Amino acid sequence: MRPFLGYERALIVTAVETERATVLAGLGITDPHPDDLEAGAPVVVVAAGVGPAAAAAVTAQFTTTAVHDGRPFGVVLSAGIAGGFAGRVEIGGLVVATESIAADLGAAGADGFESVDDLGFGTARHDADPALLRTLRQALPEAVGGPVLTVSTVTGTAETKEAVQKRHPDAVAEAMEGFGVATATRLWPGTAFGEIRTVSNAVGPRDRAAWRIPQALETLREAFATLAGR
Ligand SMILES: O=C(O)c1cccc(C(=O)CC[C@H]2O[C@@H](n3cnc4c(=O)[nH]cnc43)[C@H](O)[C@@H]2O)c1
Repeated sequence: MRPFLGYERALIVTAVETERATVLAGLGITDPHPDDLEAGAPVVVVAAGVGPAAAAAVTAQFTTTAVHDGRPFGVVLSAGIAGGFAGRVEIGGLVVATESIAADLGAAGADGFESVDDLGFGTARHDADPALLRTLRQALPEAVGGPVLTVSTVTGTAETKEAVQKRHPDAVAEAMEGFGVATATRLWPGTAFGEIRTVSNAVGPRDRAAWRIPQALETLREAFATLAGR
């Protein structure tokens, strides 16, 4: 395989195995091995589990192993399905994150929600690497660009959606892993981080019958096929 997006080595972190298999299919990798990481494969795709903690733990494990093996990743991507904010992105649409924001990392009280930035305890935001972002936007012109939220609890009512959108009016989508992947990637300065999402449902009141997971997975497969130049 040629360098992926111009990087000699890439790590792609999904939440679940279905997303991993979809990304691999898009990339045209038909025979991934369990030891791809140790073997120094140019592109490693891992299903880390759902949520920012699992995403951060596995990303830290993989990036650290790669550095210690002398074959660091040049780029780490968080990829998978997401909820889209209506009016910003369609169901089945593609999103490239300009930043990944931990939307529920902070403190809630009588005066409302304060992020860790407000509290002075660090940051709840990680920008996508600017050069990587340019490459992704150029390769995927159909993608909607904007902040992607990372939540530990899926936003499931009209009220919570309104509250989240009030705090993050520019957000285009929400998922559960991007900020965790970004946090771990930042352990290794010089490694580019980005997040790519495809929309399976609208953020808001829970309606499982309205999920379009196959459609979102097909968009994910197509996006990675394009990125691999296939
Ligand atoms: O039970 C529900 O109502 C519900 C609604 C949306 C998603 C879920 C999941 O358990 C999927 C979590 C999984 O997929 C990503 N994802 C997809 N849609 C969303 C969303 O609207 N908000 C947050 N995460 C979403 C997420 O990254 C996880 O990997 C359940």
